[in-house]
Amino acid sequence: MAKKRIQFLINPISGGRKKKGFEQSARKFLNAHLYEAEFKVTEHAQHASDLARKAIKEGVDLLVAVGGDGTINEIAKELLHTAIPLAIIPEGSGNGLARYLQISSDLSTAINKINAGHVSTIDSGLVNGKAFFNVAGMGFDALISNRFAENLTRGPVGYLKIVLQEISRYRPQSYTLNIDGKILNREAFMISIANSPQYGNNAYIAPGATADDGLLDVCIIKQFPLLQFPVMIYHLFSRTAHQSEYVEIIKGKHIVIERETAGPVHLDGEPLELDRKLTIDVLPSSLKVVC
Ligand SMILES: Nc1ncnc2c1ncn2[C@@H]1O[C@H](COP(=O)(O)OP(=O)(O)OP(=O)(O)O)[C@@H](O)[C@H]1O
Repeated sequence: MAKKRIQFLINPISGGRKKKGFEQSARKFLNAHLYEAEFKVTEHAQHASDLARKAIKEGVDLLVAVGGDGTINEIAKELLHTAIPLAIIPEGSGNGLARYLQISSDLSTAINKINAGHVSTIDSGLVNGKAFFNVAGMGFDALISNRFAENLTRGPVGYLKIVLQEISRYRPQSYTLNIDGKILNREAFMISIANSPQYGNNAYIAPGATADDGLLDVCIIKQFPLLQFPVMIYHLFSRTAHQSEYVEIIKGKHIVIERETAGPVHLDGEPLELDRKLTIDVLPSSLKVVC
């Protein structure tokens, strides 16, 4: 049987680890009878997308994201609606999608999953035509992603530091949401759109979300008193966000959100600026993943 062509795309900054020696370690565990492997290191943001497009053109059979949700996003958006699966070696700060898919952060265990080669199909989402696979968001959520992207300290400590710096001065915004025809007007601290349940680090914003149900979970977080912040954190980590009086979660397929102004949004933790009006759609069964 011909060997499958597998390419590892390694993000050298994700999770704050350089990953020197990654190729050597991965080759130790990868089944060389099954796979002919190539390893590429990304040199800048969006480079993983460029490399993925090139590999697809050259007939790769499997692409591996070695990084976090941002790296996965860059590669997976190129794989949408193709028959080529994405595999993940969780090397990010939060690893939200990998955790949901139960991909171990132990390298030999994660590579053994690739050797086993079991493929599932998951949904993805589009915000104004741009893909996300884990969680997208606006409001406080997007502001924090913006600040986190500029930050040198990756990981939960760096994240928490920024949250604490910004939370007391943030003011909620007005939103009009149309979720599959149901209109809601809300003042919100933030709105997250979840394809899978957690941001990463086991912080569950949408405990009931599943990435293969053809639905997105719209999570509206209302302004809460600052004293309630520890309780909100408790809800996130105990998978009980839906039980908070400040959280409303509604499932939908086609969502239109009108904000006060154009501004920041994040897709899988990666910040960008989008229009005031956001049109969000689910793309059911659009990505194949090894898990
Ligand atoms: N060589 C590089 N130099 C600088 N940035 C890079 C490079 N290669 C990739 N990137 C960028 O690194 C960013 C962070 O990647 P990623 O999201 O995978 O890691 P993370 O934020 O640590 O993890 P997670 O998203 O799981 O919390 C992405 O925006 C990606 O575009």
